[in-house]
Amino acid sequence: MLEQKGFVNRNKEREELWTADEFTGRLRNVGRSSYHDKHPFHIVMHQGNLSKEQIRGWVANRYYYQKSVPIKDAAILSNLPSREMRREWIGRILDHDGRPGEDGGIEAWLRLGEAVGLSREEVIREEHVVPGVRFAVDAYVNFARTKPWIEAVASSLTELFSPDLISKRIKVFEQLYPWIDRSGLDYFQSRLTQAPSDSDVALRLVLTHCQTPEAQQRAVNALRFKCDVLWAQLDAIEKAYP
Ligand SMILES: O=C(O)c1cc(C(=O)O)c2c(n1)C(=O)C(=O)c1cc(C(=O)O)[nH]c1-2
Repeated sequence: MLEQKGFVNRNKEREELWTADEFTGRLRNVGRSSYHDKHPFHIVMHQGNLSKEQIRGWVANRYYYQKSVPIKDAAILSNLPSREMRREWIGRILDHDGRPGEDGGIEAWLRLGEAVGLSREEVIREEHVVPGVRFAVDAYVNFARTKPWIEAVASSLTELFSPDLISKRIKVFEQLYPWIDRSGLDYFQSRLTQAPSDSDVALRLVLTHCQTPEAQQRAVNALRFKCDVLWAQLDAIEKAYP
């Protein structure tokens, strides 16, 4: 009887909207439980215990994520319903691909590759990219192409959590991996300003446009999905570089 009652409760549709604060709290909880800062590969990285091979493997594989992010954002852009929204979103593509006279994030990532001892060519040829990374990243791009735009926007909200991780990574690389040329860290520096402004825009859209309990839940689920994308990449990298 009790079990049955529990079952009924668990499956009861939520009737009330979360307030903006409650909703934001739910989204932040996803990061607290599932963001990739807690992945064992990052833990070992932060202890300074990754080998040169492992760092190189991570950089070469993460290139596939970096080059796919603007493609993902172009997919979202194509589904955004208003001119104002598209004007806000388009800068994300340029952050990665570069503006006239500016290199952009993908170029900065290639310089990180050089700083850890990889040639640009081997990174661009994707010769080290393992299947699990490819599948995870492709799933993210596919999600952005095929899901309602607001869910795709919600899936980008891992950027609420990335600045803490990236600022820690900058310190760790400087202090514990002195063999990495400092000039390679520019990419991470620029994310420290880009990510908070990206996530402000995305969070405002999600809070404004998810106006039913179901829509709010779908946004939380989209963010969980994205955490899985990031986690699965590190699982695959960890396995490839033991
Ligand atoms: O290094 C990281 O841990 C990390 C995490 C994330 C993230 O949380 O999604 C992004 C990035 N980096 C990043 O560099 C980046 O450009 C980026 C774009 C996005 C996105 O979903 O639109 N996430 C991230």
